[in-house]
Amino acid sequence: MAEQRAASTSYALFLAMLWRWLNWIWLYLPFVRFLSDAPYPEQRPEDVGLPLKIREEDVSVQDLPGEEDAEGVWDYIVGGGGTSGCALASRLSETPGIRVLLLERGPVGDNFLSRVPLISTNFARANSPNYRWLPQSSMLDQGSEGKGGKKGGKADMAMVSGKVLGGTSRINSMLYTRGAGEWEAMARAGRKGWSFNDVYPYFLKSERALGPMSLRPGHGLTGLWQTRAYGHYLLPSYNPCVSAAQSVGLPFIKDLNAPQRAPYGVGDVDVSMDDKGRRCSAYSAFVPAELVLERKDRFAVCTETLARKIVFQDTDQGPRAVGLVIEDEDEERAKEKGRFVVRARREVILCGGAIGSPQLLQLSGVGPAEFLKEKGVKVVKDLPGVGEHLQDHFGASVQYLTPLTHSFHALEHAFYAIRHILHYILFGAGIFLAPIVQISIFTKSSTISPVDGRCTASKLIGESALNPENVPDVEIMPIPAGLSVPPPPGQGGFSFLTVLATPFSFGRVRLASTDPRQRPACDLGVLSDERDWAVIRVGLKLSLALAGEMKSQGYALKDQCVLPMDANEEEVKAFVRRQGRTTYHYSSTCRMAPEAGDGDGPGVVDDELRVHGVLGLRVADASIFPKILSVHLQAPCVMVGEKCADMIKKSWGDLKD
Ligand SMILES: Cc1cc2nc3c(=O)[nH]c(=O)nc-3n(C[C@H](O)[C@H](O)[C@H](O)COP(=O)(O)OP(=O)(O)OC[C@H]3O[C@@H](n4cnc5c(N)ncnc54)[C@H](O)[C@@H]3O)c2cc1C
Repeated sequence: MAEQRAASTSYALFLAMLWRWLNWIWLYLPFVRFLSDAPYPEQRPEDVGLPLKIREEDVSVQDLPGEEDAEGVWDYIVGGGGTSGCALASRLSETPGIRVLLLERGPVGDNFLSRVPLISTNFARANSPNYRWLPQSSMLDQGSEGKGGKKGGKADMAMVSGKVLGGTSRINSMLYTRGAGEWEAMARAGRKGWSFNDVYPYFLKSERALGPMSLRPGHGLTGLWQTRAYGHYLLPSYNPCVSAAQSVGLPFIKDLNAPQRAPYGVGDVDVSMDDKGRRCSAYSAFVPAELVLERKDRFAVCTETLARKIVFQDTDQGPRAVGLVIEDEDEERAKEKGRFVVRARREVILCGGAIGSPQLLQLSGVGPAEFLKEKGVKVVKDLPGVGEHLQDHFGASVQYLTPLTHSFHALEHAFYAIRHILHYILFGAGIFLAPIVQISIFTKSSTISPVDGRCTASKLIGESALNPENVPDVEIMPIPAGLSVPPPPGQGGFSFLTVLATPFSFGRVRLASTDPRQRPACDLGVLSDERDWAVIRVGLKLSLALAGEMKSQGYALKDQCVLPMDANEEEVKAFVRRQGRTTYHYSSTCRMAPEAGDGDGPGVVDDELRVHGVLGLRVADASIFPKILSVHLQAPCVMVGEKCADMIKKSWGDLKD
C-alpha cells in the first residue's frame, strides 16, 4: 500500500514537473524561433555579380566586369561555402581592403533543429540540407543478395554530403580527429609544407577547446571553432563496450588525437560542439552573422547560388581563372533572373568538396581531355587526375539487439523523445547532445588474430603516432543503433561498424551530364583492391570478439545480423556485400601530387594547392588529400582552409613569414 502511494506520488510529481516544463517551453519556443529567424546577411547572385549578356558557352574575359569596375569584382572568390570554404573565406576576409566573395549552393538553413547535435546528424529527416544520390553500380549492388530498397543494399551505399552554408559540417556526426602519421607520410612523399609539424599549428589555430579538453596538452584555445571532449550522456552500452575492448587487448586511450602515441586502442571521442551543447559547424564558427556584418564592406556570403563554370583568360603562361558564371540555385528563380558573372582580381578557390570541386573543374574544361571532348566540353587544360582516386572509408557492420532504452531507437517513441528534447532545451544535456558514435577503436589489422579476433594492440603502447608505419588501418565504431537492419518493434539495436581506415581501393568522379545541377557519376570502387578484403575480414573478427566479450560479461546483446567467427572467405565476402556501406568520407579527387603523378596516380594541385597548369586557381577541401587519411575528415578540412588562407596571403604579400 505504502509502495503504491509512493509510486503514485512520484508519478504526480513527474506530471507536475512536466507541466511546469511545458509552460516554460511555450515561453521559450517563440524566443528560439525569434533567434533562428534573425536575418542572416546573405546575398544573391544579382547582388554580387553583373548579368551575363551572352551564351554561357561563349563567355570570355570581355564579358566580365572590368577589374576597376565598382560592381561584380572581388579579390578572391571562394566557390563552395562548406567545411573548408567557410574557414578559408573567413580568414581571407580578415585583411582590410581585400574583397572576398563566398558562393554556396545551399541555404543558410539555421534553425533550432539544425543546432541540436543528434537531430542535425540525422540526414534522413525531412528538410535536412543535403544531397543524397546513388553511386554507379558497384560489386556491392551486384552481390546484395536479397537486400535492396530502403533497408539495405543500395540504400546503404547512397552517398550523402551537405548542401548548406557550412557544408557537411552541418550534418556530420561531429567527431573531431586529426591524424598524425599520415601527414608525415605526405612529407616523405615530397609534399612540402605538409608534415605534421607544418599542419599542427593550423589545427591549433582553428580550435577553441572547451572544458576538460582545454586542459589536455595539444589543443588550441583561441580559435573560432569550438570543440569538446564528449562524455556527457553515455548510453548504457558504453561501459560494457569499453570493458570488452580492454579484455580483447585494446588499451584505453585518453586522447585519440595525441600525436605522441599511436592511437591503437579504445577512446572517448572529441566533438565539434559549443559550450551550450549546440553543434559547432564551420558556418557558426567561421561565418556567423556578426562577423559577416562587421566585414560587410569587403565580405559577401552569397547563398542558394550555383557556381556553374569558371571563366578563363588566355595568357602567355597558360589559362588564368578570372571569374565565374553563377545563377540562383532555384531553377525557377534562375530562369526568371538569368545568369550572372563575377570577376576575381586575384584568385578563384574551389571548396566544393570531393565531389563538387572535380565536377566544377570538369564542367569548366579542366580534366581528362578525351573524356571532356566526349562530353562536348571545350578543353582548357588536359589534367587527367581531375576526379580520379575517389576514396571513402568503406565499412560493414555486425548488428545486435539490445533493450530499447539502451539505443537511439528509443527516440522513435514520442514520450521518450519529448522527455529528452525538454531536457535538452532546459539543461543543454541528455541524449540529444550525443554524437551517434561516443567511443571509437583504432588499430592495425596486423595486431588482430585471424582466428579469434583478439588484439595485441596493447603490446604497441609507446609507438609514435608520427611514424607513417603506425597509421591505423582499421577503425571500429560501436554505435547504439541498428545500422542496416532496423530492430523489431520494442527492441533496441547495437552495431559495430568495421571500417577500412586506409583503403587501397579507389574509384572516380566523372560528369554524368554537362548540366551542373545533375550529380556526377561516382564510382566508389569499394573493395576493388584485394588487399582491402584481408583487412575487412580481420576487422570483422575483432568486432565479433568485442561482441562476444560484452555478452560474456553479462551485457544483453542478442545476435541480429552477424557472421560466425569461423566463417570462410566466401561467407565473409557475401556478408560484406550485404552489410557494406559508405561512411561518407569522400576524398582525394583533386589530389595534391605532381601533375605526372606519384605512385598512387596523377596529381591535380601542387603543394600550395594551385591547380597544375592553370593560373589563379586553387582547390582547398577534402579532395586535395593525396590519399584518404585514416581519420574522420572534418578537422583536416578546416585545417586545409586555415592553411590555404595563409598560403594565399603570403603569396600576395598580405602576410609576412
Ligand atoms: C553523414 C556524414 C557524417 C560524417 N561524420 C563525420 C564526423 O563525425 N567527423 C568528421 O570528421 N567527418 C565526418 N564526415 C565527413 C566530413 O564532414 C567531410 O569530409 C567534410 O566536412 C568535407 O568538407 P569539404 O569542405 O570538403 O566539403 P563540404 O563541407 O561538403 O562543402 C562543400 C560545399 O560546397 C558546396 N558546393 C558544391 N558545389 C558547388 C557549386 N557548384 N556551387 C556552389 N556551391 C557548391 C556544397 O553545397 C557544400 O556546401 C561526415 C560526413 C557525412 C556526410
